[in-house]
Amino acid sequence: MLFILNKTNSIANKYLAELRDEDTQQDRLRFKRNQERLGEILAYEISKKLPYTEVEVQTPLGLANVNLPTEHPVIGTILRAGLPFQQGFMNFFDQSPAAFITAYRKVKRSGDFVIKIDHISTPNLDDTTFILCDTMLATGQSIVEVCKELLATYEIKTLHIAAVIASTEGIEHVRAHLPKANIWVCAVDEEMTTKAYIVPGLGDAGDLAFGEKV
Ligand SMILES: O=P(O)(O)OC[C@H]1O[C@H](OP(=O)(O)OP(=O)(O)O)[C@H](O)[C@@H]1O
Ligand SMILES: O=c1cc[nH]c(=O)[nH]1
Repeated sequence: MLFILNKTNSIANKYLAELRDEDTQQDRLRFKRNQERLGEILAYEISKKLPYTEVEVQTPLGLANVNLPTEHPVIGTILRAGLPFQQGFMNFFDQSPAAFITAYRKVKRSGDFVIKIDHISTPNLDDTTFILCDTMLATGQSIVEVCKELLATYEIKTLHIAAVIASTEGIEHVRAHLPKANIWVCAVDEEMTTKAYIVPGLGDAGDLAFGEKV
């Protein structure tokens, strides 16, 4: 399934507009906080798909029946751009374990690139609901390579992929290689530059949040 947040008008459009705006995005605090807010909103949407069970809660005046999720999804991200977005998920799934993956684009002489995974730090993902969140889903190669690596080791029960901005091509790439994954994005853009940056996108998410890499 593919869920696109901005298909429905909501206050989330404002956070997304500020992320894209070349002036507003210079405020690093707001840039990170807006990603966090969108992470919170997508976490809320994904929470509707978790399994629930009815429990009784003792209030000072009696018993209340509430449906509670029966599990804490594991929240993973790819360093470093995805960190603020992941924080949003962690704010809502406040008891969830987290996974961190270091991956980068290794550019070849031809200009093409391959994804190199340096390090994976994760709890056991067997029989879990795993949410992999990354701010940008451009070619989709980072997400696909990371998921392939994790799926080779763990029997993940349910896989969710979440991004702030995705390209049409990136979504197709994820669908082709991870057909069972549920995809949750805030917006989909049609184009990419020759260096695989999303257009109009928002620019370089990692640099805007954390500063230019040397
Ligand atoms: O879909 P893809 O084409 O694989 O590209 C997406 C990747 O690009 C961004 O990271 P970036 O390369 O900007 O690195 P950074 O997080 O270290 O800044 C983003 O956070 C993804 O990890
Ligand atoms: O548009 C893009 C693509 C990859 N990484 C980014 O930060 N932005």
